[in-house]
Amino acid sequence: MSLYYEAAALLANSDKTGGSLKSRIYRKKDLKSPPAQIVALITESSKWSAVLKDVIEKSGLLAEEKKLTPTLALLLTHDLLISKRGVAAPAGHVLKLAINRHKARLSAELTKARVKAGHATLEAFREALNNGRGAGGLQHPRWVRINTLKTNLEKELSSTFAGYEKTTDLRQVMSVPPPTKLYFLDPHIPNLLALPPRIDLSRTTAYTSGRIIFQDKASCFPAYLLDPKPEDGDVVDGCAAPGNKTTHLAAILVERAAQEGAVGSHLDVIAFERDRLRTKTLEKMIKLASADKVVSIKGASDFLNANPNAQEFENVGAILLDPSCSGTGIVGRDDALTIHLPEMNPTANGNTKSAHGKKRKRDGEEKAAAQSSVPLQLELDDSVEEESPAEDQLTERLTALATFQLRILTHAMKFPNARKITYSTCSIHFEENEDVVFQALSSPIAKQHGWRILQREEQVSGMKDWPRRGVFNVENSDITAEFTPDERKDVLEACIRCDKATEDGTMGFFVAAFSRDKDAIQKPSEKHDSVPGGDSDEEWNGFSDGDEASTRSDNSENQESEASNPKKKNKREK
Ligand SMILES: C[S@@+](CC[C@H](N)C(=O)[O-])C[C@H]1O[C@@H](n2cnc3c(N)ncnc32)[C@H](O)[C@@H]1O
Repeated sequence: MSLYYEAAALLANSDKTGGSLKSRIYRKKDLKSPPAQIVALITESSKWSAVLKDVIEKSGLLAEEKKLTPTLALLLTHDLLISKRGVAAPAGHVLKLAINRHKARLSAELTKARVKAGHATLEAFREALNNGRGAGGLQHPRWVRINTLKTNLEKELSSTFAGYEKTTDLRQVMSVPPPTKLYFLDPHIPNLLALPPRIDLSRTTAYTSGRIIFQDKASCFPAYLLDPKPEDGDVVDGCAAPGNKTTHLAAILVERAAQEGAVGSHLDVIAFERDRLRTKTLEKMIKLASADKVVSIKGASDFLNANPNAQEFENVGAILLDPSCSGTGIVGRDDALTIHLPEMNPTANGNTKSAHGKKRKRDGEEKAAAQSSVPLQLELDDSVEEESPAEDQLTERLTALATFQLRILTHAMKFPNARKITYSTCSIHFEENEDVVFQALSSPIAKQHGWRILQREEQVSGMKDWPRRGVFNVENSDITAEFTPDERKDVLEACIRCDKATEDGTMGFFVAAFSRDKDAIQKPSEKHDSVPGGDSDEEWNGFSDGDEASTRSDNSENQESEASNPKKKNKREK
């Protein structure tokens, strides 16, 4: 099988295997082509795909070459016209012959596209694509967290980042052309650097050995805001994979123990991950970051099934919750790929129906081709932590997600000795963010267990200083009556937001912390010693009109329904 067939099969994911593109490639043991060559072919082709889609469609290539699928056409055209080494196949190879037959036409179409885009040479076109800029001429920076479990900032600045110049202006990092070596030391989160986006660190030993971790600034907020200390007891990460926040929690705890002279004291981060495949990634990341001495993984385990009153959790003092969300805060990243595939039957040239009007069958790619106007979205690395947005059914999905998020948050509030919780999402929606916070605070569980919001002035420095705070959407909340205007203002001031595509260089993100005072903690005699489902708390599923607040056993946010949260249903009908 040639490089092109292998790359196309991986893109089609015909094995239906999960995980990022890189993990699928490196896991596949029967590949004939070097994995690095496949990764390079796919990532480079993806950069050019919006241009080449048009070139291929206008050339009529797919109508004439029945051996070519849209994916093969894209990969081959890339190597034929863009790659300096040309098509990587022997002269008589069927694919090489097929693509070479169209070289003149394809080259002419590429020239037209280049001239139309205003570039004098192919090199200039290449450079412009490599430097793709976002709104306002600013690009999203590459955020790098120094993993203090393995190294420290000084060591990395003098090794991995030797030769990099320091700047105190984040905008500079976001606007310099590559390969400018510049770093910005973040003022809000310790041990965090921003670098120009196109600097490729993925092959450095620092990255491959886990000394540095690619983690967006906003994604560092939850662990830092939780501020775990050895004296808090065990820390739970309820939704852990791929583990960026888990390793951050572990790093903060170990650092704190060292500062307090508590080296050698028992530290435990208990990481739950419901998904079996993502558990594998989590295990890998924890090991790579050397967090395995501190983190114990509850793999393929649903946090909602953890009995808060079980003995193994009696020492849990802090909980980080970063549940599945709509992912609407995610920005285009170096570690995510968008591939525009040419259409089989573009209406423009009218000649792309099969010569004999027959339905063409190409390696099961018909479906992909039929939908090829929708770009293919792929995660390149396992370090990608969030889930893809599902724009099409957003309203329904938001309702289901918010119900699940409220449920998981109120579940965390039942851990008898917990005193701190952070709740975060990479969503920009009020429904998944402030509204969940307001509902959680108003829940019987929060009231019964004495939970309150962690006020802005109580937050760790950095988080207290962060200017973007919660927003309120009257249209989308029924909560107004529950809070006085002052209370509402305080809660919003306590909520932290990050906006995407701003000069902050963050993705869209939300985090809030909850706290409760020592005297609000239940004494052992007051504890319920039941399993989940046997506790009166368990019936709470958010505000309801008094009916159908059912106890579910599936624990899946996708299966949460309006029936279990009539408030949301009513809201939509307004
Ligand atoms: C947004 S991601 C977490 C990202 C992670 N905190 C990080 O920073 O790397 C949400 C994860 O929670 C997992 N998850 C969702 N619901 C869960 C549950 N009830 N129990 C345990 N894990 C859950 C999902 O499978 C997914 O891996």
